[in-house]
Amino acid sequence: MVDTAKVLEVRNLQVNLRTADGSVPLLEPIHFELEKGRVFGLVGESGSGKTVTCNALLHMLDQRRMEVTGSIRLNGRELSSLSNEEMRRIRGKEIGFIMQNPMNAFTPVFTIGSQFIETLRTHTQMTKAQAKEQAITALTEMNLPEPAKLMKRYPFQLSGGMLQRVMIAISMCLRPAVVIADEPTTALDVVNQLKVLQELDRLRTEYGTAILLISHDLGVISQMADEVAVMQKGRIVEQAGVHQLFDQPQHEYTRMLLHARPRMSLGR
Ligand SMILES: Nc1ncnc2c1ncn2[C@@H]1O[C@H](COP(=O)(O)OP(=O)(O)OP(=O)(O)O)[C@@H](O)[C@H]1O
Repeated sequence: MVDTAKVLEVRNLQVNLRTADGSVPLLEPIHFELEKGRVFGLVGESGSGKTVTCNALLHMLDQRRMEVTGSIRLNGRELSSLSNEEMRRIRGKEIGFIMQNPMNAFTPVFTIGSQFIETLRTHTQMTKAQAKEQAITALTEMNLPEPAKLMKRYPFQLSGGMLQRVMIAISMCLRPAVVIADEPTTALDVVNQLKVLQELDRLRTEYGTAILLISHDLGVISQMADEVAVMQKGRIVEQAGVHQLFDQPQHEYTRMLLHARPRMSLGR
């Protein structure tokens, strides 16, 4: 049976952009919860605030330009007041992430292998040899060809989709309580989309990871998510269990999104 403990509780999360003419709201106060072993889907048109939400949760917004307020509790621990250094220890190990622009998550001047091994060693007691072995195993599981060679490559030598799969492989090794996946399949072909979704599902079922899944693909959301929130202009306009949301959408914007979905996407 799934333990439905709350892993991440987000309350009144709000983001304002500071401009010369004053403050512009990018995210109105939003609230949601992630539960152990469950997938929470976030949908909405481009520019609705999904990526800003992820980056606010991860403390990855530019603090000089963005003001973030509200409460983010990870297993009961308040994250919003943590220093950047403290958050660095939490990112990766306790909250894994797969970015929409994965190039930003890697340092360009170090190889994939050295960054993978360094990440594992920062968060665990592994020796270098153990970390290398784990990294190669995880890359193999992610369907990445010639993992040993891939470890010697630099981020710019990999496609966005490959880098996303490297990020999932890191999460497979560190088994964080929460994984934030921002459009994890957008850059992938159909075969690798399926592989990535299967691996995310494995994180959830095998390790009880709670997943925040952002996708514009309602087929992916309907297959993966337990609960779904619909965002429009920086607000959550509707939130419901996946079946209810797809079968009985309440908000006009949700109905419009469902109506607009391409017939080719995986239907329910
Ligand atoms: N660094 C930034 N500086 C200024 N405005 C920003 C910045 N990042 C995002 N925004 C603005 O915040 C709003 C929400 O953007 P966000 O990237 O979160 O949308 P999204 O829902 O993730 O869209 P997409 O599906 O295209 O990624 C947009 O109006 C965007 O222009």
